[in-house]
Amino acid sequence: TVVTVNGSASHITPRLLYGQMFEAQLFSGDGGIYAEMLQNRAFQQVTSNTTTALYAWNTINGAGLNVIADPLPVSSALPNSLQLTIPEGASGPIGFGNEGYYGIQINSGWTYNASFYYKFPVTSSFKGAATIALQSAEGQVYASASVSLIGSQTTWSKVFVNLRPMSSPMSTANNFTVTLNAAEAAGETIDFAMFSLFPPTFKGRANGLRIDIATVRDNLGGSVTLYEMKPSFFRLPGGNNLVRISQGQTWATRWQWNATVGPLVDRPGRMGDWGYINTDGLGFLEYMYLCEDMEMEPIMAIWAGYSLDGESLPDDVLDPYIQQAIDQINFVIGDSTVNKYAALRASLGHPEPFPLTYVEIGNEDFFASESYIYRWRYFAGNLTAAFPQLRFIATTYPFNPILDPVPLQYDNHVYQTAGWFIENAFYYDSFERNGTYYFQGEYAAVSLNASGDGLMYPTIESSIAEAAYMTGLERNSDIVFAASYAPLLMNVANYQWTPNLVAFDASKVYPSTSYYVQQLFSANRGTEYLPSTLPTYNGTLYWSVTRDSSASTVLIKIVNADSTSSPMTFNLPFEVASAGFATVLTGPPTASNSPTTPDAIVPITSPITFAKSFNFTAAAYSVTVLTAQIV
Ligand SMILES: O=S(=O)(O)O[C@H]1C[C@H](O)[C@@H](O)[C@@H]1CO
Repeated sequence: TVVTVNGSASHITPRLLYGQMFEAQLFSGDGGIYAEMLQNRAFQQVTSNTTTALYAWNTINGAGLNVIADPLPVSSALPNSLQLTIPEGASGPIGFGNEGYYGIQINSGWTYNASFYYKFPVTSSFKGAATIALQSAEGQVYASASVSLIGSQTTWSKVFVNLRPMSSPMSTANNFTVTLNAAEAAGETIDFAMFSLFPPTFKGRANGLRIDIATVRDNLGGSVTLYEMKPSFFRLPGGNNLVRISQGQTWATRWQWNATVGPLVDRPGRMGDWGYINTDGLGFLEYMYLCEDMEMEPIMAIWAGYSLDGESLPDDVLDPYIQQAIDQINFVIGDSTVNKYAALRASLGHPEPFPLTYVEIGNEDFFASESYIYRWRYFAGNLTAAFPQLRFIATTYPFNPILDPVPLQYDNHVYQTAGWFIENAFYYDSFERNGTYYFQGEYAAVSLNASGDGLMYPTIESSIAEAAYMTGLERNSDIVFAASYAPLLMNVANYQWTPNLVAFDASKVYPSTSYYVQQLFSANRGTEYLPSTLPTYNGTLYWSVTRDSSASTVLIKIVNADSTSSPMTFNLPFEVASAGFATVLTGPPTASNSPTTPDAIVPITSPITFAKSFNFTAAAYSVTVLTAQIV
């Protein structure tokens, strides 16, 4: 195959071309990138006096343990407390433990910050020590500290301890425990609320992110942070978790930005639409800090009056929801000297606005196109008037139905077979250039054939198919302004969707082959697209050539979906230095990175020789990035 490259760029690479789609699903937030280690830490949204209310908690040495509806709750947002009753006649440590999110990593290099609130429901003469510990499921103690609990404390008192493990067990089958001396505390009843256990966080931010997920080790053992995938945007808060209202629930249980900001004790949490309770500890401001810390811009969605269980708000009751969206946007970009919600942002520590260009109106409203005709008109109409500098993204199919005002951006989602992505590498080539821009907000090869089962993890075959499609996104990035694989993160212990880009468990992270494809494309996107000989439609060999005009480099991405290697000749329009690099991701088509084969397939970089016209053989089943210095 001979590829002739044109020296004049057809278009610049859009600023936000590659990014990440995020929503609270698959325990990607709670139990994932949000660093809180204790599951069910505040008994949010559970029914008191039930055993299910105690999920993730366990009793130690026969203590009585019950979630109560506290007559004096720690806050109106957290009505439940954990009530501990110490029986008479017991001896030794007695109390309770939390098993974390399917495990707790104990690392002797870390200082853990633990805290909880306690009170005595009835005053008591008790004054004794509670031991806070990190211990194995078998009871081996790795770290402990003690606090004194005082029986006269009948109002809530918050206690903090630091925990420094003496060693690092391999296993994550560990517990966070609170115990008292059974003889000393016999007959006592003590209430607890709002527990928390934090490890060190990404960039040290309070209430922040799990470092080893925000930082994904690369194949050289270094640490390539997610943001060095160079993801330029972060889509939040969903996805279905924005719009779906779990069966039998009302509008009031939708995700609401204002219920997720402010002190953690004031956040009620909600039943997310992926079957588990969201603490909303990773709240709206935390999302903005995540973007800031990883140098990404939010592509932020607002709820637009539709719930996936099929209901749409009628057109005469939208005003309070439009106002809530206006307030949500002002929280991000408003002037804190004039706007109340921008002032709230300032009071929480961020007086400056966050960057924001794109706001998505709903999610996948092709499920409710009819009502979207008026919902879009009212939401986009009012929000455009309030924020003329922002760009609003519609979520129905492009131009179906016709919407007013005419959307300038649409969000396309596609979950398809690997074959579909190969066949559709030219998907956007035929789109009319009429001033409309496209966000490929969610895409992934989810199976290898239409009748086949879904993939658990991406495979080389599925990731290569995505790469072929992505060469088309680059060729058409004059109208494709952003693209993100979805979903981003998955806790291997509890997930509701596969495949996903990066899997993890309580102590390790497993970047998939598709993660490396995203990283290769995003970190080597260039600043302008150089047209070249077009690949064969529905063939097995695809490429994309870009130039980084600041670094003065040429970047050539090559995708070979064939089972045999493919010799190629590139004719460049300029001289290049002879010493360049090839980074190759390749392997057997069925190979995956997974917890059992964590680094089966990683990109390998090696030097190659370039010239104005040079030959390169694309390995079978490979994605390659060639980089050369233009001279
Ligand atoms: O069942 S789907 O509609 O395909 O769900 C998909 C689309 C939705 O935006 C996202 O939340 C989910 C996958 O992450």
